[in-house]
Amino acid sequence: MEHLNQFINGQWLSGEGETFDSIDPAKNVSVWQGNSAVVSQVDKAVTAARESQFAWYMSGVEARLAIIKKFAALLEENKEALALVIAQETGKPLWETRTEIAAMMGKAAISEKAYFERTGESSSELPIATAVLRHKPHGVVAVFGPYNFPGHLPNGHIIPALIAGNTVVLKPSELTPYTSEKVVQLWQQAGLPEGVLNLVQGEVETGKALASHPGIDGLFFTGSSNTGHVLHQQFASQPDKILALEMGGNNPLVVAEVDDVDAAVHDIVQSAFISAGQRCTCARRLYLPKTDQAEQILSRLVTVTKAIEVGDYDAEQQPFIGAMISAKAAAGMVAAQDKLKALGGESLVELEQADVSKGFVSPGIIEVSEVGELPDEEYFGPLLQVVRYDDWDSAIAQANNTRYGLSAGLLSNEPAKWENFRHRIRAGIVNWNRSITGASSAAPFGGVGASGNHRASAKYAADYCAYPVASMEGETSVMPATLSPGLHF
Ligand SMILES: NC(=O)C1=CN([C@@H]2O[C@H](COP(=O)(O)OP(=O)(O)OC[C@H]3O[C@@H](n4cnc5c(N)ncnc54)[C@H](O)[C@@H]3O)[C@@H](O)[C@H]2O)C=CC1
Ligand SMILES: O=C(O)CCC(=O)N[C@@H](CCC(=O)O)C(=O)O
Repeated sequence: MEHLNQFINGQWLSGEGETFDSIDPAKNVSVWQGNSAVVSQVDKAVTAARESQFAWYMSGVEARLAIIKKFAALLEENKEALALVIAQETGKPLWETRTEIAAMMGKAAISEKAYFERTGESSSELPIATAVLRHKPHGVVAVFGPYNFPGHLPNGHIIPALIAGNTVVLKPSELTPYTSEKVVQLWQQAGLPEGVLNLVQGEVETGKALASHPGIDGLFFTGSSNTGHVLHQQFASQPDKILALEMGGNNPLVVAEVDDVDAAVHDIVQSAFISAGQRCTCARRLYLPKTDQAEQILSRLVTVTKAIEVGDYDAEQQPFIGAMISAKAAAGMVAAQDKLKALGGESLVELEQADVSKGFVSPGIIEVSEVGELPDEEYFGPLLQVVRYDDWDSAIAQANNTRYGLSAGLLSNEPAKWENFRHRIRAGIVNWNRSITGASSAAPFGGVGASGNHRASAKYAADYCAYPVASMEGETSVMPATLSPGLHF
């Protein structure tokens, strides 16, 4: 049966391009099948977004917020069903996909507050006029989402964009089309006017058609650094368009002397292995001093990692981690481990993919202190690289030795070390004695270097969703008391 998987101008349509499937990586079955949107369908979506934009903006922020609140209420009503869809598509355990829905619901109130705080209206009286600052939406924006949080991360662009008065064309990851379809159905139910949010599903060609469409005013992207760099080049000669890039990281976690070994190990595990290592903020590199306590930390870390439960998203006794997004991604992590071993790495806990038809891997730890040139790659899975350091300065230098700059952390009981660390480390999320995953939506979220283009998201998404308009106002024209030289009235 034809699957109506594109949502264009308030109508559900089937794609006219190639067929693609969403595969449940835990059970190796297809949970969704549809066709990609072709160029002409992407064009219709952008046109619909353009035609509805001014009326959406002019409806006023209170009317827009009413629909957004209705959407949040519908998420609450449908949270179990949606949590299951995300689990089926991504392999993430249900306990975790429920937290993803909670983050989506929380986004509405956080973005409302941020809209008024960051892009509200203000005025001041000057001798010659009233100076007023207001903000206006860019117009039509394209939103691109990754597969690891198929609900929460596109939502983190869509809600602030809609509040500001933009209209949206969403292109989700081709690995997670089912989630977006369900989410957009809720938007429709919430009463969003036709054309305000359009969904174009498909593989890379659909993405290219949308990103290169001359009718968009901006593009908000969360995904890999490679794709983000391609988009940045594509936008290089278009200064009139706003581009917000949230990309990956090769994130360091530095350990010094700590008070509680188990608490530190817990922070390391949460940082490295949550979501099967598929968070952009996950710790990829762990720096340990050459001390007796660090040996204890590593030994506990190895023991706890070996005991991590990996299993089905719907298992009655929930595992800590489920399958990775695909069998291919899991095999990619085995290949990454092999590469590090070939460079001189020594496996402390082997990352293993027992069944090559599924996305499950056991988390791994590899000591890479003897590797001369550690690849500056984001291995997007549960593989933690361990490096021993001789002194503090070399720990900081090695931690900073990356082109990325998304997240970084310090585990240490010395406030002076934290002061030093936070000044010297180069990243957008820098934590002390806390896991480096699980960033708050109420704070800005973004990285430097190859991790972003200085358009932080979460709270600061409000900033890239609107542009400032400064006005000097007076109710009538007035003759100045003193004329400029050379003027005669
Ligand atoms: N900094 C952040 O906020 C976050 C970053 N990420 C990063 O996302 C990555 C994982 O997500 P993926 O889905 O693999 O990212 P991806 O870059 O492969 O895909 C993201 C989106 O871009 C589209 N796309 C791919 N190539 C394109 C092209 N040439 N033109 C236009 N569109 C194109 C895809 O279809 C998808 O919709 C990781 O690198 C992770 O670190 C994930 C979550 C948060
Ligand atoms: O955008 C927000 O609302 C906050 C950012 C956020 O949720 N970050 C999460 C997941 C992002 C990722 O790694 O894919 C986190 O920091 O764990």
